[in-house]
Amino acid sequence: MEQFKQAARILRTLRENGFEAYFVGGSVRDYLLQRPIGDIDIATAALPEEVMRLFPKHVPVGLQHGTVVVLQEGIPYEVTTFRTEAGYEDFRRPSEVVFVRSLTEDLKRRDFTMNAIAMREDGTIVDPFCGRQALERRLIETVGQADERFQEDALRMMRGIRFVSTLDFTLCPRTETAIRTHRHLLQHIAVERMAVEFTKLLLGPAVSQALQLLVQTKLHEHLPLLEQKGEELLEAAGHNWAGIQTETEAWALIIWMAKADAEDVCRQWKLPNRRLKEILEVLRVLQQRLNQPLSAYLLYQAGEETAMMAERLLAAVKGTAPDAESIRRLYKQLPMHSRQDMQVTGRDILSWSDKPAGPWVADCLAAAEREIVSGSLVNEKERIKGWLKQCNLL
Ligand SMILES: Nc1ccn([C@@H]2O[C@H](COP(=O)(O)OP(=O)(O)OP(=O)(O)O)[C@@H](O)[C@H]2O)c(=O)n1
Ligand SMILES: [Mg+2]
Repeated sequence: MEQFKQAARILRTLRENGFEAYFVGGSVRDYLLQRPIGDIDIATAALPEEVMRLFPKHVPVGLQHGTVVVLQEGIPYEVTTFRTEAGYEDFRRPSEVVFVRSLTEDLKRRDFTMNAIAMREDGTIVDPFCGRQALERRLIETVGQADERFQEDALRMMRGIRFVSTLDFTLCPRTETAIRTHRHLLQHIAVERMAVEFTKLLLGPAVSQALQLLVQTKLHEHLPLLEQKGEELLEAAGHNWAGIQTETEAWALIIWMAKADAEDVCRQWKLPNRRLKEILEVLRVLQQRLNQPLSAYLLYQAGEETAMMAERLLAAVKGTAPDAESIRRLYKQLPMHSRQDMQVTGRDILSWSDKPAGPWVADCLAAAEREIVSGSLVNEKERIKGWLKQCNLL
């Protein structure tokens, strides 16, 4: 409630100036579920110009949609004028919004009843679509006709299944049927928006149910590179995802299970390059770990964090318990953690030999590095020199 108290000042200012204003959306839902709340969204009868006039510290981020970001003590709040959406085009978010002065009109065009609850600053609730009842029953049901809601914004179908995963709720049968019927509309949705929902889905506590639902509703037929992976997704649903912690692990696991190409997946889903790099790295370590125990050298190369991620993936794939503690211990005990820790440089090696500079220097460094990390060579200048000589590498 502490977060709402801060934001309540915005509601009060609006109300004192004659405009209705409420907390709405995910923060109210999560508050009622006693879950940690994310961003606080505010809906008001005030028009964007009126909001901007009342709050000098603002950012006009989405004026065409009626949204003004109001900054208060450095925290941004999205303040959106009550609106209903007219002129839907291409089953995406509307190109045109119509501002209305009634809260109910606004709530009526929201996706699910649990997301269509409004709260005043004193904690009283306005809930014309019985969202609280849905929360009690742990049910995801659309506001009004599911067909209309999904035609307005087809991403809502993904959101529905994402909430199954993150909240461990059930889709009400009408909503599930409507997803099956309208699944093809997903093709109109920008892949970036789908990726946001899919990532949240993969990281939710009920990811197995959600993956099964994706296949049952055939919504997976419209997910890039997973269109024909129903069997694999169902198999993935059978694994234990409980240990999976990061976005990289989640994507790596689904790519692994779908026997898909990581680069293709990241390109088609427009995931950032940084993510692809991490996925490739963690899959490489996983591949090795499937056949061999974690060696000091593999741990050194991978780094602690990647090795940890691979360990959790291995646990999910094999159904074993991840052993974070021994990895942490092994990592601490490594004789060195990076090239910088090595007691010789390329310059040293050159000075010990008559040979001209060339790729052989890097080979020497790499060979000594592997030997040190594996514990068979002490990381001291003279020892390293002796070892290189002994191996005829100088
Ligand atoms: N396609 C969408 C997206 C959002 N909303 C409405 O806008 C609110 C805020 O949207 P958003 O922040 O994207 O989702 P949340 O429901 O808040 O979920 P999260 O907790 O993940 O932010 C939702 O609760 C819902 O009322 C909607 O009706 N249709
Ligand atoms: Mg939100």
